[in-house]
Amino acid sequence: MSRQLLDLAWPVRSKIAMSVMIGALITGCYLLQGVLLALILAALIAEGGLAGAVPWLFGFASVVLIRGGLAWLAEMAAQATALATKEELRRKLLTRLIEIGPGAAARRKTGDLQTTIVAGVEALESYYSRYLPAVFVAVFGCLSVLLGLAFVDWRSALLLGAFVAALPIADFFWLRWRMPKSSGIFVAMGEFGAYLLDSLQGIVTLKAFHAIDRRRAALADRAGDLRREAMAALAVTLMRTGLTGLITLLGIAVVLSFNSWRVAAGDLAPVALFMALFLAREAFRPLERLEKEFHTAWSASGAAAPIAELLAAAPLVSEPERPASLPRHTDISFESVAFNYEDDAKPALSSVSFTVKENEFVALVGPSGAGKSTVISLLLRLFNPQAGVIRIGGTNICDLPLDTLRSLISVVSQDTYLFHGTIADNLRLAKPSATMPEIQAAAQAAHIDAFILSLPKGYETEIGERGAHLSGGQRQRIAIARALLKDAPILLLDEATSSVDPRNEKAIQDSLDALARRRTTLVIAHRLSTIRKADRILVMADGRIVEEGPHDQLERRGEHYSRLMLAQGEAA
Ligand SMILES: Nc1ncnc2c1ncn2[C@@H]1O[C@H](COP(=O)(O)OP(=O)(O)OP(=O)(O)O)[C@@H](O)[C@H]1O
Repeated sequence: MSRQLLDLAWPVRSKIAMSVMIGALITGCYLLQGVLLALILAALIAEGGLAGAVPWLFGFASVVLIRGGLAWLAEMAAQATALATKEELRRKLLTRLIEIGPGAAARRKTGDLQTTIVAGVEALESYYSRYLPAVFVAVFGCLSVLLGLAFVDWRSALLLGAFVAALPIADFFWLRWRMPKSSGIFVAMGEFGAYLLDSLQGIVTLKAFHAIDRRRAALADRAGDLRREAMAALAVTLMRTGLTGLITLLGIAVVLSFNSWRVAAGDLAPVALFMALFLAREAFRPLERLEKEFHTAWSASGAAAPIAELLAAAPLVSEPERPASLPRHTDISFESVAFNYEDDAKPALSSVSFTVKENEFVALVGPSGAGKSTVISLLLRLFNPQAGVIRIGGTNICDLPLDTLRSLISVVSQDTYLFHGTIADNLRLAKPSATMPEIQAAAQAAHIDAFILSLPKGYETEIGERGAHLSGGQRQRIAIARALLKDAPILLLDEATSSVDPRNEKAIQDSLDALARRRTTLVIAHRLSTIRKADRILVMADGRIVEEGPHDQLERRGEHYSRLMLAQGEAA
């Protein structure tokens, strides 16, 4: 039993204790049944008729009824533990995922996270609701049956005890010798899940590149790995069931033969023979139940590590110990900021310094990989810079509570996420209290209102996962409306008009310009035509700011910016 698994059980300990208590009562019933059966048989043989056995028969029937009721209670208790475990673990895991933040979560594969939170938690659920109570009941049950038998005949108890003890010992060595690690199956399951999810999300790209067959073959390989891992475990488990059955039968047969011989020799009363026979059967029953739950424990041991690892994961950014108050203005300044995504990777930003004054409109341009998106990620504090300071209104953003920081900023990114739900729900994400006229005003400003109203259900139209039923341009205009609705004083636009059709581009550009006029705005634009009006343009290359100034000035200088313009002209 691993320490991790026990630690995770702590919140549901009272429910597990309840299951153990009910399990112990059930074992007590079986014990009593064994004794009563022996007494019934002894009475029948001694008196040759039913009369003497009647009280025992009534007793036996009552115990069977009580055991039935207890079995129902045990099932209810197991379900209650299972549900409580799932609820508690998933709540903890999701809270943790939110705490570690999007930066750290993005470093993990979505499919792996899904396997941990869905399949991993399912595996632990049965561990706590069934396996753990079964362990306690096995220990308690075996000991009490052996003790009970010792009162009747200590020799039988001793002999039986040897077989009962042999079972877990044999099991332990067999499993150590043969059993594959359960983490193997979880790794294979995670790989398969991640690959499947990746394939589903990228299905359009796969089709476009005729890569479906290659992907299918790779997916089949991963499914094969998963099947092999599962079969290896199943083979060992099935042989183990045979081993357990052999020891159980052998134990009962030896006790029975030994006692029959003693009865024949006149050393033992027949009633003691019957009791030894029935109690021998009962001594193994809790162990058999434990054996049935073995697979649960094995799966859980593989699931516990990734769950514990996720729960222990340190957030990449933390809340300030002494939070600063809301900055009075929204000047942004980067002071010698340096950042690496990975320790050994090439720096994404090296000594970047710039300022954006309140209500200024500044554009960030540069070739792909220059570090533009990283600037935005750092400003949103998805990561902390390794060196330098980022300030808003003179306050280090590390001193601002994360909610405060993010309430100051609206983002329209390249990768707009729209959730399952209605268009109105997606817009309200920015402002849950928004009224319908407010929502409509934002949609009008983003030039998406007319399109929404042309849909049969208007604002109540459902959009699919990742906005699957909308075009790229429509999605982006909804994202712009969402940002307008948030009405934050800082606006970050990452390629805000990249997928808008030319007919609407000018209109959106005008509304963004109007929006930006009242806000501190930082725009990443790949098409330089869209940022000619910017107050200033920062040109980035290789993680540094290499040029800075208004469009005309930079154009005249004939260096980095002009080269970018030239490249765009050539590309067009
Ligand atoms: N999540 C990440 N993990 C590791 N490296 C990353 C990550 N995101 C970006 N990088 C690296 O950091 C550098 C800067 O990337 P960034 O995305 O900021 O560039 P960019 O100028 O926004 O590029 P683009 O215009 O293509 O979006 C690149 O070398 C990139 O490979």
